[in-house]
Amino acid sequence: MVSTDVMMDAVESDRRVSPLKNFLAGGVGGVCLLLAGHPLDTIKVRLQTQQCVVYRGTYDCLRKTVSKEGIFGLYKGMGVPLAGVTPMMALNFFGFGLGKELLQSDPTVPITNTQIYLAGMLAGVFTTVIVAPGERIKCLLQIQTSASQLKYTGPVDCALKLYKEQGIRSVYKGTVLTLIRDVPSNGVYFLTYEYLKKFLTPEGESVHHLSTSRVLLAGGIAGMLNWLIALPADVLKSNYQTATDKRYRGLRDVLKTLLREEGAHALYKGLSAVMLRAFPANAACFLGFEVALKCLNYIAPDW
Ligand SMILES: CC(=O)O[C@H](CC(=O)[O-])C[N+](C)(C)C
Repeated sequence: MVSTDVMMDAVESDRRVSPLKNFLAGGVGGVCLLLAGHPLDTIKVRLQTQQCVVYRGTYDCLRKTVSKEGIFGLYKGMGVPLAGVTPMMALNFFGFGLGKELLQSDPTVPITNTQIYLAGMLAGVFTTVIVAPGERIKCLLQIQTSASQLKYTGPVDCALKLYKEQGIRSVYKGTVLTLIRDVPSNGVYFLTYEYLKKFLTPEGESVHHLSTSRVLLAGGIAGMLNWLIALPADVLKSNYQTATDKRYRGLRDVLKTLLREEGAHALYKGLSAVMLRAFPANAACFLGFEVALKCLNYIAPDW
């Protein structure tokens, strides 16, 4: 079992983490997040965007996808996140670190929960530049269920077709909904993680020496709370980004149409798939981040 305690105490302190280390360790966290979470993300998007009842729930969608398309059906659309999630999470942890620096003028005074929340929100703004087009392409690829419906052969083909057909606006379709989804939830994400880390640290011990299982627990719960806040906007975003241009007259129309056609519970479509994915994916992400940070501190303590 990997332990986050394995590196020397000497490299641990409360001094600020350099932006470069946050960026690199965040990238490692992103890779871990993707490997642990993508199969359930595919199920989530399929459940959220089905126009008639094809899948009765998470397990039904998993079973049908694997029997029709094989295990790789669950990894459809992974090209974009693979290229996008590493810089996205790198930017996320970088933005969070930067936000903390900007808000906490005196590093010797403990950072407040409000400052942590605002720093997390700032990181959510940073990541939208990458997340909005990435999600547009990923969702379009994920809803292609059979070879006969294949409009796009892969992420690059999809990006090029969107750009050729309607320009950069089409590639960035859904940016406002991505901001609505990610800015407040990202604040909750980091606030929960930091709060739980402190809460789970035994008295008299340092938060930097938290056991692997506690880092996993804090990260997993942070991921679940993040999604509890983000899911309604995520449902609207996935529907908007995968719809033909004529289906909705604007963002408000996405909400009105969804409420009219499917009722309020549609805003929490795919909840069990989301929660099933959120815990392991984000537990893996934060553990990857913490281990990478310790390695970087060990290799280059003075950076
Ligand atoms: C909404 C979202 O994408 O959440 C990210 C983690 C995940 O489960 O994919 C985390 N966050 C955007 C908060 C960095």
